[in-house]
Amino acid sequence: MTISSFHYIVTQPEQAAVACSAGADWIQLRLKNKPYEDWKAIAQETLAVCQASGARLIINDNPHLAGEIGADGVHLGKEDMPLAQARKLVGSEVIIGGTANTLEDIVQHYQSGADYIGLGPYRFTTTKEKLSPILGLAGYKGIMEALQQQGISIPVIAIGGITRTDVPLLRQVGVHGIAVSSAVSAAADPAEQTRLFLTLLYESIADHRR
Ligand SMILES: Cc1ncc(COP(=O)(O)OP(=O)(O)O)c(N)n1
Ligand SMILES: Cc1ncsc1CCOP(=O)(O)O
Ligand SMILES: [Mg+2]
Repeated sequence: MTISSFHYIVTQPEQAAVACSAGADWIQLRLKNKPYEDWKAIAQETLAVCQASGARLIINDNPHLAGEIGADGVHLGKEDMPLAQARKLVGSEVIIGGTANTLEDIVQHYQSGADYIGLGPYRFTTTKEKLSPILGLAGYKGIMEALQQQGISIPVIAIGGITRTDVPLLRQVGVHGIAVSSAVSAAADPAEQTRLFLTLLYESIADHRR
């Protein structure tokens, strides 16, 4: 399966609708502290939005919910179900992403059958509490080089305070793509921001192949 280079993290189906209409093809629903039934209703609505435009929906934190509503995948961090256990639960067809802050985290997720890695944080952000140590560009560069040396090939998605100006440099050090929340959700025109991110990513991917 192809992992998108642009992951947009939302809390509401309306945000997904705007981004999908602007061309986004990968939405992650990230909700905290919601009763399961409320979470499920929002997830189902978001899934309908995604399916209407052919976008994938990834559910943050909860493999049971992803399986129950038939989402495309689940994203798991250190405080969520271990990736190998989630793989047994959801099967081989459901996409699983794993959070990493170090090379060791990536190797472990890779060996447990992750489909992609969310590596971060790139810089400080208020979107997430209890951030792991900030990696900065140098952190990504070192980890991407080490992965290449070890012959490990897995799509790495950079996350944490990412803005448009970061995209070319992150692509240059070898990340597959980026995940953003506030850069789009807090923008005056989220649809336009989405289009600008997508254009930048497509340009940098074309440059990479040249
Ligand atoms: C693409 C992507 N990468 C990392 C994360 C962070 O997941 P996690 O560490 O479980 O933290 P929360 O998002 O659950 O607060 C992510 N969601 N997506
Ligand atoms: C979920 C998550 N994990 C590490 S940073 C982060 C938040 C990303 O959101 P933003 O793009 O607004 O910084
Ligand atoms: Mg989590």
